[in-house]
Amino acid sequence: MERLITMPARGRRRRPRLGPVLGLLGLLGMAVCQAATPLNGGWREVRAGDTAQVVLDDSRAGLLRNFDPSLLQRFPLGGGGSWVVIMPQPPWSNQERVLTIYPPPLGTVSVVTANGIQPLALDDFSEALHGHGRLAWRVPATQPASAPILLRFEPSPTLSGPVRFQIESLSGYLQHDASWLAFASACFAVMLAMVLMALCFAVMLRDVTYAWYGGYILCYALIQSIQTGFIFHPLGWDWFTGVAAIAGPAAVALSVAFASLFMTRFCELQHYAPLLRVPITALAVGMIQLVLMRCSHIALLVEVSQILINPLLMIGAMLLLVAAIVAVARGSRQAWFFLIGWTPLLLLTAATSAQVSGALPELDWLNDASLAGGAFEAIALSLGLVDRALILRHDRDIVRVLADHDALTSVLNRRAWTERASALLANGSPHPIALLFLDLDHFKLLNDRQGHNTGDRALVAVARALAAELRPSDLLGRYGGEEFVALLDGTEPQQAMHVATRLCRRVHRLEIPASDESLLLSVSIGVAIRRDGDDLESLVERADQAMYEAKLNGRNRVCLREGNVTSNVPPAAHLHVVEKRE
Ligand SMILES: Nc1nc2c(ncn2[C@@H]2O[C@H](COP(=O)(O)OP(=O)(O)OP(=O)(O)O)[C@@H](O)[C@H]2O)c(=O)[nH]1
Repeated sequence: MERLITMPARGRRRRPRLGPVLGLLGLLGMAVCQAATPLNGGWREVRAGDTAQVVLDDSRAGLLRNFDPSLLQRFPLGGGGSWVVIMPQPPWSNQERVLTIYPPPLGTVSVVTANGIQPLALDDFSEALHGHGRLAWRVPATQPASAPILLRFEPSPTLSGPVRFQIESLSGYLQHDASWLAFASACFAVMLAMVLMALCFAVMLRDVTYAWYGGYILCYALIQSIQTGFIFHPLGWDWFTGVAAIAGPAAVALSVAFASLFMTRFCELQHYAPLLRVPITALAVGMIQLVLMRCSHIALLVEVSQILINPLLMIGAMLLLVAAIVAVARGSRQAWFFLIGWTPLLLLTAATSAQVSGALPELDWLNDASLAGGAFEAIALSLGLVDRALILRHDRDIVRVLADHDALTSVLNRRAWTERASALLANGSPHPIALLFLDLDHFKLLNDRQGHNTGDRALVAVARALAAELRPSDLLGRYGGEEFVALLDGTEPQQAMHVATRLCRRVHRLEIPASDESLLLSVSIGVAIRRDGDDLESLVERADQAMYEAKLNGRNRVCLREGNVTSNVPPAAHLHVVEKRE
């Protein structure tokens, strides 16, 4: 964005205005190039016995310090404050004009005219025209366009920031004002939306990380709303007038405290930078204490808090930056999000601090950029929180899989199988359900002869074979050492015997490589069909008894237990009989 600004002695020139560039600044695209009156300026500190006439005479006599009103300039507010004379330069226009002071100073600026003194302040709620994000004074139509404007920056205990001046046509001013309002409203809307979302998450997920984040962004939004005057115009919170002097510094201190607490948890400093966790927590506690001291109304404590707050702020901001860099270097994914959100704000804070000492007078967009930076950081950290939630969900899914599955064979473990099988039986539908209880034959012998590793490989191979042979809907689990169970929903006894026979054959066909030979395995399977009044325990018990019958009758076979009678299937004589071990 470029704006036509006329420089005093050098005539008009176009000065590039980057504008508040990040993210939401597209809204400012509405601002169009506007012609502003070229200005010259002079200033000096207020002296005892000064009158408006004396200052204007000094100005005409060249006794004031000259400055360029289109660049940022700081005026001392100690003692009696400062006089500033703004001198419009030709070409003069008789249009309706507005003088603006940007960024708005936190104290009062009085406009001294022949008709009296008009104070301009962010928290002024009089009928006069109010600028948004700037102080504005409508130049009376009776005042000649070439007449100098005399301003007095009233004394104030707050640190004065640098300001620039502009005189533009009423229509141009209104256009800029509307653009700024749209831009600022969007930034605040983003920040407050993120705060609301975070607070909801904090309550619903009972995760205090979201609360610290919400507190931090809320404090930052409050700081910006006080500094830009948004809280007074357009919000119109006149009750805040008396509170702002305390609420502002308190919000600054609390924002650092919340940011510290948030980043400690968000970047998992306990894990990635445990040594830095202690000073950062101490910083958070110290900042909260400063707020309490500031609010105590005890002169000494208030003074000490005022002395300490700025150094602590700078130390704290750097500490958080260092901690985030360390966490990034040690592999914290979240610390990246913190760095991306925090660094621009830190740079902006450093640059605006430098402006207080006279540096970077051309960068008049830094204040708006700080507002946009807040919205940008809120979005960056929200994305980080979403990313963190995804990682936690992924970890939880892994833990659930690990908790439900047998570590060796990867089929359901006994607890998870029992839970799911009980749920299946409890749903009460009348269709038949078959339970297969499988026990590998002579497994102890295999272990003893070939070693446990071979035994383990055999168990894995058997589990895979069983899973491949069963339907995905069948519930397969490892019940004990070399025991497996399978619950077959909607399976008649005849079908269950067919499936069990297939499983028997499949296991017997498996070849397990051992040290000196290929092992052949076999399995004995007991089958039980769900009856009225059965629960999982009784069903398992019958299937287990049937499996023992199969063992007793020579192993490597299937037995069906119905009532108290077991259908023992003799080898080679029946369809259900599996081939015998060679
Ligand atoms: N390799 C290995 N062996 C296991 C595991 N869990 C249990 N076992 C072994 O499985 C064997 C089971 O032996 P038994 O209960 O006597 O049964 P068996 O030798 O198969 O004899 P029958 O069941 O009567 O045919 C024991 O030696 C256990 O140590 C395991 O995870 N890995």
